[in-house]
Amino acid sequence: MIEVKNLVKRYGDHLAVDDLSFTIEEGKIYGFLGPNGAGKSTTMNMITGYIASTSGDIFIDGHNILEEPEQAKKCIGYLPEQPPVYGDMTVEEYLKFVSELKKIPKERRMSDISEVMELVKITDMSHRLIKNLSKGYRQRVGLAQAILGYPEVIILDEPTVGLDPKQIIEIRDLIKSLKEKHTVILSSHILSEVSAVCDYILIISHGKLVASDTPDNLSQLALGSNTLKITVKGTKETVEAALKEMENLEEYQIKESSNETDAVDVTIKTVEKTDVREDVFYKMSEVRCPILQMQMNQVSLENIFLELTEDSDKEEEKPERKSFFKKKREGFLEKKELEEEEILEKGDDEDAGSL
Ligand SMILES: Nc1ncnc2c1ncn2[C@@H]1O[C@H](COP(=O)(O)OP(=O)(O)OP(=O)(O)O)[C@@H](O)[C@H]1O
Repeated sequence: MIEVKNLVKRYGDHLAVDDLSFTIEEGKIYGFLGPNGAGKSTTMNMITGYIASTSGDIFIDGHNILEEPEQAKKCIGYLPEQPPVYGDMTVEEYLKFVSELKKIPKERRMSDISEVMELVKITDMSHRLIKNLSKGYRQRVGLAQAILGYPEVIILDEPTVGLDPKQIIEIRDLIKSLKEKHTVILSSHILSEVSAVCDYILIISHGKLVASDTPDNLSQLALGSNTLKITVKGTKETVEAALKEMENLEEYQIKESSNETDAVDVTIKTVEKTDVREDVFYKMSEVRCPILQMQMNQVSLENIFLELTEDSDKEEEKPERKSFFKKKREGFLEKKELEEEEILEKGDDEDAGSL
């Protein structure tokens, strides 16, 4: 549906978007996640044709946004960070104005407007001046103008910024309901927002794509660095012998317990994507060493996001402290490079074949 290839945007000396490539498939909700200044709005503005790229290509349903802007833009409804609404118009007047701009056939305009107002639940406000609406309702009007004409792709830049918790839930539900008929891309710097509504997450930092996967797979990534802490009644030797017989333990440390007598504190690092709590329970019971305490330190999606988007300067300062996720990120980028090389090679082979 959307293909972004090697997209670059420079503002003078500042590189805001740095060689971004990704594909958006039909009928899913994509979350564009990154801290402030990561380049989300700049990318969205390029996809929607608001600003030109420095280099790279964007294809919307096969149409290049710069070469065939009209056909490409027809497929997109856009809600920028600041909703483009006019305070002195009523909701209905404004939506009529937008429907004219979008060249919706005259005979369909009023029925489309009524439908969209119904969808975003602003029918009761249709004769109110936009300037007298609350921020939440104004956002709904912005959403209505993006949906009007039923474009295939709807792009929403920080759609819930500045809304209260109730309005946030309502707008999120609305976004989820759009998936039935549209492909949705939304940008946010709030991880919980993106993981609550999106099927796929693209994380960007300093204008670069640092990870892209389903929320579940990103959470699985977090599982990789789980550590389990247990306090067990028994001797170091017995516990160690029992742990040696177990699978899926990457490493463990055993020391005399600081809180309990005749007991040891054990820190276990597990193999990626495994949860060994039950196995540990049964093993310790087998060797008659009762577990007095067990605690799993699970790394959250939040941690992954923070690590992946952390200032890259700091990373260079302390290369020896390169974390699990940074290694994962490098793995992800290497894999992407390999895939790109394979595609290029395949292309070369096909070209050679056609000669
Ligand atoms: N018109 C502009 N001229 C110069 N620099 C710009 C311009 N627009 C954006 N930038 C810079 O480009 C970088 C990316 O900005 P962008 O607005 O795309 O980030 P963002 O991820 O959307 O952040 P936010 O969530 O704060 O809007 C930032 O460093 C910003 O200061």
